[in-house]
Amino acid sequence: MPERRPQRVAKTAAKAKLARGTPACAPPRKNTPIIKGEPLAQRANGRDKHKEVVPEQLKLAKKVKQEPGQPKLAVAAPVKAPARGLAQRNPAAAPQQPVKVEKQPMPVAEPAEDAGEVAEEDEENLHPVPTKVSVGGSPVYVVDKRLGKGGFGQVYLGKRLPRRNVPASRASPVAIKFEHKTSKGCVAGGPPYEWSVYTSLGDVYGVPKLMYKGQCGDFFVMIMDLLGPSLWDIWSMKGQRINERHAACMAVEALSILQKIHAKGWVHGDVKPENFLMGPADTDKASRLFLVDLGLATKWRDRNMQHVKYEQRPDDFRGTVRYASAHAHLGRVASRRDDLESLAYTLIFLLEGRLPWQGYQGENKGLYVCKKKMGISTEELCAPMGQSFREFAEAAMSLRFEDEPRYEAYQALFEPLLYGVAEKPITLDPTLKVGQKRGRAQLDWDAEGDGTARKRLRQGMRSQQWITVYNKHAVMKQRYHYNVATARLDVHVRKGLTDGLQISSVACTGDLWALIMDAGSGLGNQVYKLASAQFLPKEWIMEQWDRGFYISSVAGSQSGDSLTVMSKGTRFTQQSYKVSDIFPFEWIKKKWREGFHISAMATGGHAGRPGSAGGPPPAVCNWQWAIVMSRTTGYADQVVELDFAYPSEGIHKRWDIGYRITAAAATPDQAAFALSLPRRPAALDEAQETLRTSTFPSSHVKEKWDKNLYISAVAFGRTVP
Ligand SMILES: Nc1ncnc2c1ncn2[C@@H]1O[C@H](COP(=O)(O)OP(=O)(O)OP(=O)(O)O)[C@@H](O)[C@H]1O
Repeated sequence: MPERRPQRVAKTAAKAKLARGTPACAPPRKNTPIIKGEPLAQRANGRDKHKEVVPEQLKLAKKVKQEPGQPKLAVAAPVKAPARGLAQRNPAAAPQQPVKVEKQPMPVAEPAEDAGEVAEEDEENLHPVPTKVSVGGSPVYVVDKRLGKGGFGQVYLGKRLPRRNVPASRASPVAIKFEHKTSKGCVAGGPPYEWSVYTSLGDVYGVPKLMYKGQCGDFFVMIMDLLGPSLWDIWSMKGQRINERHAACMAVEALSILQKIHAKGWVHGDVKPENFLMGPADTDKASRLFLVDLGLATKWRDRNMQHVKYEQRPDDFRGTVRYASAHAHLGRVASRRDDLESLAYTLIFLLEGRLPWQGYQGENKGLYVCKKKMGISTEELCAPMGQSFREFAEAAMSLRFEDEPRYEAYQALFEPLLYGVAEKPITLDPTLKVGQKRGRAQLDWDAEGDGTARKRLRQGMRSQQWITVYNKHAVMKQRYHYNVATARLDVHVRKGLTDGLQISSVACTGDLWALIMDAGSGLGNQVYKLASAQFLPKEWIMEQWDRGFYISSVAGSQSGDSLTVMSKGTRFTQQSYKVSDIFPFEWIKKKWREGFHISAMATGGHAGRPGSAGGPPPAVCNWQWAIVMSRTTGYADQVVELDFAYPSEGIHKRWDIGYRITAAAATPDQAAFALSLPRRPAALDEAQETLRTSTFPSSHVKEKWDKNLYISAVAFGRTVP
């Protein structure tokens, strides 16, 4: 079912112009790959499907035969309207390049795969810390044994230097965190970023108090409340598992602490068992819980008390791989939901002793971990655990970017485990009523503000569907063909060209092609190449660049063949492309800086690799991405939405501020969309819609045509059912 209506509909002068001025030139034969095909009349018996729109008022042509087997519409979601992508030469069929982790301008946690363990080789690289310190007006502390070490700093026990009238035993010991000026946490050799977070936060319940800070030699030093063992230590001591009651206490108290940190406008950003510390042993705080390490904290609310803006930089990961939220893996700006998702993983780890994505290695580890996190349902993830933990995990993972978590409702989920327990292993926030008999609370954790049921976002189900994008356009002729075997593609193309149509989009499912041709692309002569086991045909593309053609659309098959369409009459003045095993965001950013924008995208299987046709099910890296970027596309700005689940929340956020989908591609695991902001503000009024359908949306296309919405992009791949 269905589609949502276009939000805005407006014709623009530019679109009208495109619709009028469509040349109908066939591609030069000698550059057109020779493909033997049947005459058009035979198509009815073939398995390829096609359809064209013939606006009544234009009376351009008759409808081509409609094939049987109407599509089943699985889902439909709306979006807005783009402009067209175009560009020049400079092929860069560069080798595969992994997405890198960027560390600027904030520090990035070096994800310790096995938390709580200090790598031996790191030890010798540690700078020796001073034996005594006094900073920021503090007394002199003797630096005693090391309490812990993280990716940024080392924490030591500090004992007050004995004074004449005060025995050392009477002075409370402290924790001293040393961060060398060359540490990743120090911004350009200056004080650690964490200092600014502590200053902004002030005193917060459950966060150790920072007493003094200052510089001592090459070290930045923080003197703070001394705390006790971490939850990781406790988990380790208890045979690598803690019981549900203990975990429930921890959950309730952690939620209290996070609520208070969030209330100050901050997201912690690195919630994990090693960062939850108990109070110091043998003190009245021994059973209290604290959250340390603010080095990755970020603001979710700005100075004007507005939520920070949504943003995705797919290669910008911050956090610890094992516990990071899926959104953090995808490079989305952190918000409160991310701390809660990490808390859910922390609880599952403490209860179960491991998380399903532990053990992944290699340069694409983050990608695999994220894929696993997105692909597993909360039922499966929390199968051996009580309902409280599953419900909490589900609530945390269903939160949207700006949602305010319902901390109390989540805490109430754990009530059944805490009711009647006199001696709790963790002292709970005295302002809370959890664990006191008040019955199962009226939980609204799974309801929207208006009381309707909240949509579950991680259902562990995945599917592959057609993703079609429709743009508003002046009435024009459009034709589509799908399930086209390679041998028959040429027939359709030639016929279309003869009828004055140009190829505007191509796609592939399995090894069958989809072809969209219309009279509104504004393109001139076209050539295309079907390259067997080549993704993309570099030499041919370079030849065409020399002849003044630019890539206008591209598609790849599961077995590694590619279909590249190059056109004259584009607006492009320069063009470049890259083929990569993973989404090449690093390269895209570089090209953005050079003034290029994505003008076409495709995915294709690796010829001959497992996962190609006939092989085992494809994994992330058995697919390749081809990204084409061009100069002078007419876009003022461009962003990318990459997700393991489509529809992605980010598309709607971008759409709301004027971006429109201008290119789409998908593998069985991921869907990527380029969203562009047209240079001409008038274009913002153009409507755009998207559809997800399990079969090619033949009947829906006709409905769209009736509303003057025409296919502008098509892809087949990862969606959620
Ligand atoms: N106030 C404290 N009292 C006692 N031990 C502490 C205290 N603060 C930190 N520690 C110990 O030192 C370890 C490292 O501290 P912290 O996490 O602040 O360092 P980091 O370098 O920022 O770590 P990460 O790599 O996790 O970002 C903690 O895991 C904990 O074991």
